[in-house]
Amino acid sequence: LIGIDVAKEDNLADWYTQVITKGQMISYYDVAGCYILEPGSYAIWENIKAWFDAKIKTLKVRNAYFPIFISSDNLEREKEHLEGFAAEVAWVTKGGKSDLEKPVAVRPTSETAMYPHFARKIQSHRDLPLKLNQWNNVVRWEFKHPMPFIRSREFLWQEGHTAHLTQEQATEEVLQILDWYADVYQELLAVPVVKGTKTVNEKFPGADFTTTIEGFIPATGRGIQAATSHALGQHFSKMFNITVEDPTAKEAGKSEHVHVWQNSWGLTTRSIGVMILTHGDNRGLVIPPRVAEIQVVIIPAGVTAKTTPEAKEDLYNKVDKIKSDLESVGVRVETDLREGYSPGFKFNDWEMKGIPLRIEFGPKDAEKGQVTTSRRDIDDKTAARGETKIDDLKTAIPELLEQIQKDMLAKATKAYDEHRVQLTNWDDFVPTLNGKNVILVPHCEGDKCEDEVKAKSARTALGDGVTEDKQAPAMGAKSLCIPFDQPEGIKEGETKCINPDCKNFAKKWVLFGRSY
Ligand SMILES: O=C1CCCN[C@@H]1CCCn1cnc2ccccc2c1=O
Repeated sequence: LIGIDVAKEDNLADWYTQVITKGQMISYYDVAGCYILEPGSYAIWENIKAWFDAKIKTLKVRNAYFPIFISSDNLEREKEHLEGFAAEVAWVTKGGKSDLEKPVAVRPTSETAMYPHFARKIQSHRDLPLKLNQWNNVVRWEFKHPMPFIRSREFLWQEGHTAHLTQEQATEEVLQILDWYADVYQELLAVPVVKGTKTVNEKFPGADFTTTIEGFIPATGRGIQAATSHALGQHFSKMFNITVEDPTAKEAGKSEHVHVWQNSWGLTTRSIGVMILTHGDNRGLVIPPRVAEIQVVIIPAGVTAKTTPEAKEDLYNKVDKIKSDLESVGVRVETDLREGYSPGFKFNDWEMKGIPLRIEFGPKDAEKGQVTTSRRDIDDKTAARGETKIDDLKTAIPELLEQIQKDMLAKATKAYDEHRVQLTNWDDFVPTLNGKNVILVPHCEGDKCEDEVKAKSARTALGDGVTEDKQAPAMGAKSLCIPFDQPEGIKEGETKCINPDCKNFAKKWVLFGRSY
């Protein structure tokens, strides 16, 4: 196992492949678009899952499990819902040698598996609210270039599906879930996100409105959808006829049936890929302490052929004591006592795996009653190092891990803020986009206008006078979201839409960017 031998800034694709394989997150598999999640990445998914599952349980969401197969009758219940997605549906057409009478779909998402059941389960308003979640896998037979964690034909996620008596209850939940999604990224993965609403073009056709958190990959300057929380309104309850007696109508002498108000919300293993792309460097993975399977690795130093067995024994005993001290305050620790490997080799090995903090401990440290620490998140080797008194370990190391977590989020937030550029002049749009930025502009919110912005910002024709290699073709800018956090400056009926060919006035600041 040698180190990473391609620089992130030189070739992101090759860098990413080396970082996730040599960091033992992913192994490749012989079905295109499918990958093995090694224990290193599955442990991160488990930490995300533990945190988010505890949160939704405070809302009394219960986990359930629905079949992976969906009948074509159910899947195709509503053409509008399926439009645009049909090409991604994987079908089972044979059992052994015999053809299936009616092919069944492999779930790409579970609305159409769950909602016929909801219709049976929900008869009275007393059955509301119904709140189910699944931690499962879904299959989408994508044809776009696959990328481990970011775009694969099978991925893990959670999908929450709830039904409420009133629109207010539903809306409150949609926003609470989105806040928790933002917390998963910012508090656990140290990845900044922008909260917002999807435009008409980008929202889920089966939803009243889609709320989203949008991430950013500085290395490519592209936005990335990080999670979504949909207010489905009554679309699906009308499609699947999920109604209840309206309890308030009784008093008014009317006994009317109301369609329930539904939400669906999802976060996927793409979150792990965003974390890797955000924090990884030219030595490999950098894992935020809050989700790291191993937070600290202790590596004995100064053991040479001249070290007497007693001295080695004494050193290893002290290392074990340091380990148990840290474990006693909840730190996840490993020791690397492997014989026959130099400390330098071990440092490189654990750096590739992105362990947030290394503790070196040799006879000199033992004499001084201290350990030497080395933070993984700081590139400069000298700045990364520190000393901690052995007596202070139980407080100093947890504090240091928290500091690393905070600093990782601050660094990534600075990069996102510097590359999220607010513009009002169209002439700056494409150059800024080509400068690896996402762009916040006044926009009319028209879907046709949005399509025009995308077309105008695609780089197909070679820019004038620029050599071919610099002007690789690039997709146009899509709208990423209408940020909840709206800057000042748009005057209703006065501020023009950014698109010079659009006659309409701007309604909101809309975030645009090339995206995954
Ligand atoms: O995002 C979420 C969050 C979790 C629950 N589902 C919603 C909406 C999924 C939208 N979607 C996305 N890809 C699809 C692919 C094939 C068929 C249907 C679909 C489809 O409905």
